[in-house]
Amino acid sequence: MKAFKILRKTTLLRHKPNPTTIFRAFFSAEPLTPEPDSQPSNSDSTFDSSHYEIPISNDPPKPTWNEGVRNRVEGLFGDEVSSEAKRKFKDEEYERKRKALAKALLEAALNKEEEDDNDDEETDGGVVKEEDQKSLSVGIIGAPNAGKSALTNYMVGTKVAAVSRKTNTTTHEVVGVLTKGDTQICFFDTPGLTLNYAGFPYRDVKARVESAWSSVNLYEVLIVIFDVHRHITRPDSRVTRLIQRMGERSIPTQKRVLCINKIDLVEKKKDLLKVAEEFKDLPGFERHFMISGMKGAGVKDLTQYLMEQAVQRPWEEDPFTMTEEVMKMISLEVVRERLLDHVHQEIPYDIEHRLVDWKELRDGSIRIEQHFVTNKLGQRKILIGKNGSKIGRIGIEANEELRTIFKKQVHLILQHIKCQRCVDYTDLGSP
Ligand SMILES: Nc1nc2c(ncn2[C@@H]2O[C@H](COP(=O)(O)OP(=O)(O)OP(=O)(O)O)[C@@H](O)[C@H]2O)c(=O)[nH]1
Repeated sequence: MKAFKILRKTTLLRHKPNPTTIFRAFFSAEPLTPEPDSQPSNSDSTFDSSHYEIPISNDPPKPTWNEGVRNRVEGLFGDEVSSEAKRKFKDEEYERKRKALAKALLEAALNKEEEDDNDDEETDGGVVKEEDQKSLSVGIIGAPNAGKSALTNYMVGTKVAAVSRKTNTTTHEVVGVLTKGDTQICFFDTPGLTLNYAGFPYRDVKARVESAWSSVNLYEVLIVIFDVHRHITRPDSRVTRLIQRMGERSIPTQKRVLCINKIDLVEKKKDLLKVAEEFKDLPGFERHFMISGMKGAGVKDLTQYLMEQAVQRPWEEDPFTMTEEVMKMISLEVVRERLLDHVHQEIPYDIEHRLVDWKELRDGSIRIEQHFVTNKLGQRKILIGKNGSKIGRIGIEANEELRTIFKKQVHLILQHIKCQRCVDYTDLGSP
């Protein structure tokens, strides 16, 4: 308990968080008033969702990939699309956008089914007496890209950490809170961990790895997760050593489980059995779970197991409520996730990302304005894309996802802002 309290102090995300702290920690930025050099809203460097007729539907996404959902995708690019949208997203761009949205809607639809199952168990926090409350602290540990954030996101049900195709995107510990019935589980997502410090030239990475190791034993349950597809196709001896080290001996104060992740990527199921066989004799692991943290396969069993481990103890966090500050944070997370998805170079790490305006409008919709500040002309070009196609793509996908999460109409504006002091821009006199 004491250890858990110490641990909490090191985490960033809490209930009723101070927005300034969160935004600084996540994006080195805080809400600002728009800068005087802002681009006009009709420029290529701006995405404004009001330029696109994204159909409004009050119906929740359907539980399967059925005709209704397909119609929504079709509607987005059908006859009702404005001429500007058509111009921007024609040809190849149009096709890719259609597919990306279809995938997003499919995932939203599938996720909904899982949520529906659990609706009756969710709590508003006011009904469970303190003496009846149960709690559990869970750490998730694994190599970079193993899928720690995706699993945390799936279990907690909101965006708590940016998930991307890059490694080491989790630069801090993030807590996600899952409260169901009388039980609350707090998740701690450790940074990418390696057994070998060699190859990490930067001090901060080394410090991060050391901090991850030192916190490992503080959790009541430790999830050791690895990418089974990678293990089958390109095994990494460091990952094998991590699993073996964690499974060598059981410790009385902590239960450890092995999560064989990304099973959706493995075509031959007998390959999965071979991997399970490989690690089956490690005494430190109480259970093995085959999961897809992203798609959700096996996650229900894992969640059930965790619920059963909870101990009688008052909750540490208020149950999750969608406060405005949480919504603001989610809006930044969702846009950042899309940025990382679509800009595959090192660029996203150099781009400053700010929430500059948030308004709940009279019609119940939310207007969200965010700015990207780039240092170099090259970064600007990549971020914006041809005729604004890239920033538009990021914007449309983020807008759609935010609307699904908030269950409200969202008017998202993404704008590129040039860095005032940057030599690259000054020399070329570029916008
Ligand atoms: N197909 C598939 N992809 C997954 C799954 N879980 C995670 N991914 C993908 O794997 C990549 C890495 O996932 P993350 O959750 O960011 O991994 P992480 O372990 O938190 O990574 P670091 O932050 O670098 O430590 C992302 O592109 C995810 O979409 C899964 O179950 N199936």
